[in-house]
Amino acid sequence: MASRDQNRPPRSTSIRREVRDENPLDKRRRIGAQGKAVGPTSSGRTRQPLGTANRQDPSTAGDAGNAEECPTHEFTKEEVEALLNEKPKPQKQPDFKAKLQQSADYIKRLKLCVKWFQQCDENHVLEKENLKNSLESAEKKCTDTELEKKNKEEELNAVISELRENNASLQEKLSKEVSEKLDAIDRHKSEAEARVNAEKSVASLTEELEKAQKDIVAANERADSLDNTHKRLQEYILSLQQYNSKLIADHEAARESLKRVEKEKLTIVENLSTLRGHCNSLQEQLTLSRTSQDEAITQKETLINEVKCLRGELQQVRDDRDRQVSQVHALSDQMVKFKETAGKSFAELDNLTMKSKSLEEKCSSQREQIRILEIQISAANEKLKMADLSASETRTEYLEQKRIIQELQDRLAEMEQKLIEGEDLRKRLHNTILELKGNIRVFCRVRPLLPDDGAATEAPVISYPTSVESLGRGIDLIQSGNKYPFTFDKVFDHEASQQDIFVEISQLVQSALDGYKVCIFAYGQTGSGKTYTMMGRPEAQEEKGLIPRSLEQIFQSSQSLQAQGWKYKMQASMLEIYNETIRDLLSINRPIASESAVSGKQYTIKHDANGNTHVSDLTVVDVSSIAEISSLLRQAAQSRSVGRTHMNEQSSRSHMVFTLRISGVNEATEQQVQGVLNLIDLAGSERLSRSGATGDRLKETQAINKSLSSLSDVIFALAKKEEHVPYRNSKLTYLLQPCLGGDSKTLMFVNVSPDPTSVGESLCSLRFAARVNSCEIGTAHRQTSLRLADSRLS
Ligand SMILES: Nc1ncnc2c1ncn2[C@@H]1O[C@H](COP(=O)(O)OP(=O)(O)OP(=O)(O)O)[C@@H](O)[C@H]1O
Repeated sequence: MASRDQNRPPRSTSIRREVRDENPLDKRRRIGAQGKAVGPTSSGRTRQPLGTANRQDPSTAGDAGNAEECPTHEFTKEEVEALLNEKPKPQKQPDFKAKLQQSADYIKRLKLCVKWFQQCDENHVLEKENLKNSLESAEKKCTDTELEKKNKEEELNAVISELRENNASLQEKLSKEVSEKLDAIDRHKSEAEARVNAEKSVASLTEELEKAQKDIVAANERADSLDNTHKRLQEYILSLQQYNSKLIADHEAARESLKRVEKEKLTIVENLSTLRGHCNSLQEQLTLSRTSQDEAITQKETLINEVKCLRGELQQVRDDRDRQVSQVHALSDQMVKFKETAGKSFAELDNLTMKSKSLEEKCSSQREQIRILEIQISAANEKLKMADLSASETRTEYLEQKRIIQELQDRLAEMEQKLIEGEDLRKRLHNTILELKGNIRVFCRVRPLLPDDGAATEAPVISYPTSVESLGRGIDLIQSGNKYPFTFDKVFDHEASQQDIFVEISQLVQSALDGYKVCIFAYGQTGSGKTYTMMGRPEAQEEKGLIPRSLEQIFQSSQSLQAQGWKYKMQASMLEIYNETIRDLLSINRPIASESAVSGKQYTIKHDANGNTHVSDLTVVDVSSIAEISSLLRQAAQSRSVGRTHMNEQSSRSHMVFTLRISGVNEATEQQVQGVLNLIDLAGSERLSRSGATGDRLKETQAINKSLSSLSDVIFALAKKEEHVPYRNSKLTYLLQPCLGGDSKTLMFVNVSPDPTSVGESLCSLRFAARVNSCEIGTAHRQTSLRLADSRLS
C-alpha cells in the first residue's frame, strides 16, 4: 500500500503542471467545458460553448454596439488565427468607404476578439485565483492529507507491523493449520480408507447380518417347522400311542376272544372228544346193536326158521290136527279115546301158539328195538356229522383266529417298531429344539393369592399380555404405575395345575433316561411356591410336584423301555446345603446339628473326567421302584423337618438337591447311557434389606445370597464365554458344575408371588430370570457308549 502511494505523483503538483502548460485557448475550452459542467462562473455570466445559438460568425458579428451587447462571443483558436491572418480583399477600384467599412468591421471583430481575450484573461485571472485558492486549499488539504497520510502511514505501519505480526502468526498458524490440514488430510485419507474399509466391513457385516437374519429367519422357520413337526410328531405319537393302546386293547380283546375261542375250542374239543367218546360208545353200541341186531336177525332168522319150523310144525300140527280133526271127525268115536291126546295136542298147540306168540312178540320187540337202535344210530350219525361239521368250522375259525392273531402280532410288532422310531425321532427333535433354543430355559410360575397375602384388595400387580407372540410366554409386572414386561420360554399363571407344569417338562425328564444330564431348579423369593412346584404335596395325587411326578415317569418309562431291551439301574441321593455346609438327607442316623463335625464326615465334592459328581460319604441308595423312591422322599422330608425345628424355622433357608443317577444298558444293541437328573429347590432369594435379618438369620441370608449370587455369576460367566467360571465360589455352584457347564439341559423355574407387597422382590426375581433366559450356556451332550464285554449291568 505504502509503495503504491509513494509511486503515485502528488496530486497538487500534477494540478499545477496542468495549469502551467495550458494554452489560454485550450484553457478556455476546458473552462468552457467546466463551465458547462459547473454552471455559472464566478463572474456570474453564463458561458456558452462555441457553435451555440449565441455564437456569431466574426465576419457577420454586426456593429460595435451589438458587439458591446454581445461580449460573450467566444473565439476558437482557428477563428483568432483566421482573424489575425485576415487581409483586406484587393479591389479593382479602390472604394475607401467599403475599405473603411471593412477595416471598421475588422477592427470591431478585433476589438471583440481582444475583449474576449481580456474577458478570457479576466476569467483566467479569476480562474487562476480560484485555482490558486483551490491549489492552496488543495495544498493545505494535501499537507493535511499528507499529515493524515503520515499519521495514517504510521497507523498503517503500526497496523502493517501488527498485520505483519498477525501475518507471521497467521503464517505460523497457517503453516500449523496447513500441517494440521495435511495431518487432517492424512487422517481424512486414513479415515476415508478406514471409512471405506468400515463401509466394506459394514457392507459385509450387513450382508452377514442379512445372512444371519436370513439364517435366523431360516432357523426360526426351521424351529417353527421343527416345532410343527414336533407337534405333529407328538400328535402322531399320540395317535400312535392311541392307536397302539387301541391295538393293545384290540390285542387284549383278540387275546380275550382267542382265550374265549380257545376255551370254546377246548370245550368243543372236550365236547368233541366226549361226542367222539359218545360216538365211539354209540358206535360200539351200534356195533353191539349191530351184532345184537345181527344176533337178533340171526335169532330172528332162527326164530323165523323156528317159526317156520313151528309153522311147518304148526301146519303139520294143523295138518295133523286137520288130519286128526278129520280123524276126529272120522274118528269121532275115537275122540274120546284120543281126547287126552287131543287135549295134549291142544295144550301143546297152545304152548306152541303161546311160544309162537311170545316169539312173535320178542321178534316185534326186537324189531322195535332195532328200529329204535336204527333211529339212535341215524341220530348219532347225524350228531357225528354235526360234530364233524362244527369241528371243521371250529378248526377253520381257529385257523382264522390264529391268522388274525398273527396279523395283529405282526402289526403290533410293526407299530412297536414305529413307536420306537417315533420315540427316537421325538428324542432327536426334542434335542434339536433344545439346541436351537439354547440349553438354559426359563419357565415362570405365578402362584395363586393366598389368604395370608393380606393385600388382596389392592389392584393386581401381575397381568399377562394377550398378543399372539407373547401368549403363554409373557408376563407384565406393575410397580408404582410402571409396567415391566418380561418374556420367558413359558409362563404359567396362577391357575396352572401341577399336571400342566409337568406336561411341559416331561420331555426334559425323559431325556435323563436317554443319557443326558438334566438340571431343574426353582428360584424365587420365600413363599413364592418353589417347594410347591418341586415337591408339592406328595400325599395328594393332584398336588404332587415335579420331583414325585418325574420319578414316576422315569420308572414307568424305564419299564416300558425294557421291551426294547433296555435295563436301567438307578441311584438316588439327597442333600441340602445350609450355610455352605452339606447335609445328607438320606443318612439314617442323621445328626441334628453340625453333622459333619460330629460324624467326621467330610462331604467333599469331586468331579471325575466324565463330568460325574461324587460327594464323599453321601448316602447313595439303589432304587428300583417308585415305592422305594417315595419312602426316600418321605425320609428326606422328615430329615429336613427335623433339621428345621432344630436349626432353622423354614426349609427355605437351605438349598435342597435331589439327584438321580441313571445307568442304562441295551441288551440288544449293547448301547450304554449315563443320565443324571438333578432337581433342586433353592433357598428363598431375599434381599438383606427386606429380610430384616439379624444374628444367625443374617448369617443365613448372607450365605444364601452368596450362593445365589455365585449361581448368577456362574451363569453369566458361562453366557459371556469367559475363560474363568467361578464354580468354586459356593458349594451349590461347585456341586452343579457339570450341569451348569453347558454339558447338561438346564431349566430354571422362576416362582413369583402375586402379593402386591412382594412386587419389589418379584421384579428382582424376574429381572434375574430374564438375564438367565438370555444366556446360551452351550450344547448338551448325551452320555452314551457301547458296552464293554465285561461291564454288564448287574
Ligand atoms: N401353585 C400353587 N397353588 C396353590 N398353593 C400354592 C401354589 N404355590 C404355592 N402355594 C402355597 O404357597 C405357600 C408357599 O409356597 P412354598 O412353601 O412352596 O414356597 P417356597 O417358595 O418354597 O417358600 P420357601 O422358600 O419359604 O420354602 C404354601 O402354602 C403353598 O402351599
